[in-house]
Amino acid sequence: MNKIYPSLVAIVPAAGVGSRMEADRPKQYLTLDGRFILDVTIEKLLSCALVSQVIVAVSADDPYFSKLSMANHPKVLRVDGGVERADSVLNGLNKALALGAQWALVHDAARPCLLVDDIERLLEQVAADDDGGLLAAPVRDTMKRASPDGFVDHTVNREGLWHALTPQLFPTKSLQRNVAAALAANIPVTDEASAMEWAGHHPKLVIGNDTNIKVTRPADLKLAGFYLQHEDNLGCA
Ligand SMILES: Nc1ccn([C@@H]2O[C@H](COP(=O)(O)OP(=O)(O)OP(=O)(O)O)[C@@H](O)[C@H]2O)c(=O)n1
Ligand SMILES: C[C@](O)(CO)[C@H](O)COP(=O)(O)O
Repeated sequence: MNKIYPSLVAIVPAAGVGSRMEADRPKQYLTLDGRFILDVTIEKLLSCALVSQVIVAVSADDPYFSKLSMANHPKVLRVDGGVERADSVLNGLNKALALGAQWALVHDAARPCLLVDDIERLLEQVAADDDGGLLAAPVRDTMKRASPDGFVDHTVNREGLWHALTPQLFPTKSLQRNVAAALAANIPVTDEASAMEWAGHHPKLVIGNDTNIKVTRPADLKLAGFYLQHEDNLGCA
């Protein structure tokens, strides 16, 4: 039993339709080197010894989940997804609370290139801080704010700007309470940290590898495949 994270579960929102991917199925069920993306992601999370269960939120009518090689893994549990990502995460959090999990590690199904080193860095650097934390990567490009007609309105100061990645790590009870309250207040919650920030917390930013991309658009699939094939010598956070 780990003293810092005595009970840690992973929650994988995997109930999206992947519309930006323009594929014939939800992107979490596309394959990389012959393996479903969702299988790869679940396996990455289970390779962290501290993760006791992986709660996967999939659409209630998802016809693909049962085809996963990880579908019947003893540590994998299925819950129904929701309309938005935050709804899916909240269903996972409710299950995590029912299991008595004190900590929740929320990770997008669509991020199969996650490195175990990054999970361990997040766990070490958050070190059970109640404000939690998230993997993130500093912005490296000049950032522009667009005008409604598609021209540059102004340049945004990129000092201190980070890309939020996943996993994001928070105390289960606090995260469940704040996600539920934010949704009830119609606050846009596109990641777990934004619900915690809304409640006044200041999650820790933990640097993560740029290779931890979210497969979102068609070109991302080949890139994810490249990263997975070379991950033994690509991790360089
Ligand atoms: N109602 C939803 C919407 C999204 N997700 C999950 O949240 C993650 C990140 O969301 P995103 O990349 O936006 O996935 P989709 O919503 O499927 O993509 P799109 O916006 O292109 O439709 C994905 O693993 C997706 O499966 C979810 O569990 N439930
Ligand atoms: C959670 C996330 O991956 C952090 O960057 C992102 O917010 C997901 O957004 P999406 O629009 O649901 O892809």
